[in-house]
Amino acid sequence: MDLATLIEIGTPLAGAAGGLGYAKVKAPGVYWSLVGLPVALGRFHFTYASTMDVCGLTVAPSRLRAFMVRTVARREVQPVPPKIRRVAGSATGMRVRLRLPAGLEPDDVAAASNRLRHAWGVHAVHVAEIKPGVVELRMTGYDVLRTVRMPRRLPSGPMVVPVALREDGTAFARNYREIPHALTLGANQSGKSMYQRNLIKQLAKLPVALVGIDCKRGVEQTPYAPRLSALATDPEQAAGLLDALVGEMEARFDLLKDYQGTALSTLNGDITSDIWGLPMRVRPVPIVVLVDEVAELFLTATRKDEERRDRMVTQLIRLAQMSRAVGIYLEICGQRFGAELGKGATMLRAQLTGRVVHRVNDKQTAEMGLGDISPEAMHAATAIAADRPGVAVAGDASGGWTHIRTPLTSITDTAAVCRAHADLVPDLPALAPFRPDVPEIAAPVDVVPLARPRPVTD
Ligand SMILES: Nc1ncnc2c1ncn2[C@@H]1O[C@H](COP(=O)(O)OP(=O)(O)OP(=O)(O)O)[C@@H](O)[C@H]1O
Repeated sequence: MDLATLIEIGTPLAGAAGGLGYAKVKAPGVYWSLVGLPVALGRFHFTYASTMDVCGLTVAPSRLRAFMVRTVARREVQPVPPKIRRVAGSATGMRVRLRLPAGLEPDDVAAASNRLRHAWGVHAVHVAEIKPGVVELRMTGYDVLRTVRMPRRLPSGPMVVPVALREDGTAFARNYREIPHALTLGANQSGKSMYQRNLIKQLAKLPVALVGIDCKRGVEQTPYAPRLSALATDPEQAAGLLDALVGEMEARFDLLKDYQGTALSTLNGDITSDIWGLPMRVRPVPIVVLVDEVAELFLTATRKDEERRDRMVTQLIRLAQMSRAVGIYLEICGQRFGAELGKGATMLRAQLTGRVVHRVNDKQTAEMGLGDISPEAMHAATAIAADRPGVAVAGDASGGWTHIRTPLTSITDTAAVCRAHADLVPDLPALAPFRPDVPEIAAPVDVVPLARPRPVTD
């Protein structure tokens, strides 16, 4: 750490007793760990019972308890706050697990979260239900989305890809087996490509096939060509690629049917209706299809274009409806996704369960992405500031939503990861005609000096 940073940290340290005002600190994580966390822990422990009481998070004691307190302990009977199960500090905040007494529910605690944040002087308090009767207060000491640093412990599993940071300091991951298809929306310069870049960077390391559809002539996805099994850079190619994907999906269903037949006739092996139940040796590799700017795919100028567009929408709808079982997942990105894109567009949108909406310019776009999730989520998406690219509202069909922000990742870094994992590109004959050309990396050229050096003694 350089001297300037130490001074930046040291100055507010000197006045720490005055409060946790560290909006101007360069390294908020370090400041929080050194000052914020001990102060907040102290405040929490000393004021817990009274804070919960004034925030309306206590219940009257049971009659037995009231009797014992009055007669045995000879104390005044106090209302009962939730029992503290665990308190843990972290580099971004503090976590407190509470056992709720009868009469309180997680929504009561969530409704009081703003009051709790002010009482304990933390940046935010988020409430997560761990199991019935147990909630976790996830407090962040500072705005963790200002400079995104992914937590050290990341969610993992087959087809689980950590892609951004949630506002409560935990990692936001795309879990393709839980939410197979997703839609990412956002205005110009809102951070959609950064989101896809982070996804590709993580997916590139997994044993999956990556398929790109980038009708902006491939400017976003061509750098990742070494790791792509297929790439379409105009609507004509995209139409062919979608047909090939539907063919691949049908072949995989045939494979599943054959395996079911064998399992039924030999009573040897489990009967399964999705590829994850197949033994490793016969299981086809999962395919993630990444569509950048879906509107480009649907643009039409002539009648022939319209026919092609209708066919592509039909193929995408078929994939969205059925391909989950055979391990083909869709990740669609665009500025808008409404009925104006043509017949079938809203039907396709309804199949894309995962929703990530970056800054949008109008309420209608927010509604396209989050309207069927919650009105608050829609409002949150329209309120994202223009100077915060990469911040988005992520929701899913369960009605839950949260603010997220992707880590700043360069195309160069992502392309390097793709090159390093080029050996993971699986053999998929159906997609072979769409395999992008991978440019050879030229060896560094020796620079020939224009002027011949001459000895000074000449
Ligand atoms: N998470 C982030 N943190 C910091 N800066 C970001 C983040 N995400 C995006 N940006 C910056 O915002 C700008 C726009 O990002 P990006 O290209 O991803 O937006 P976009 O929505 O794809 O834009 P367009 O639709 O115009 O292609 C870029 O300069 C990028 O560096």
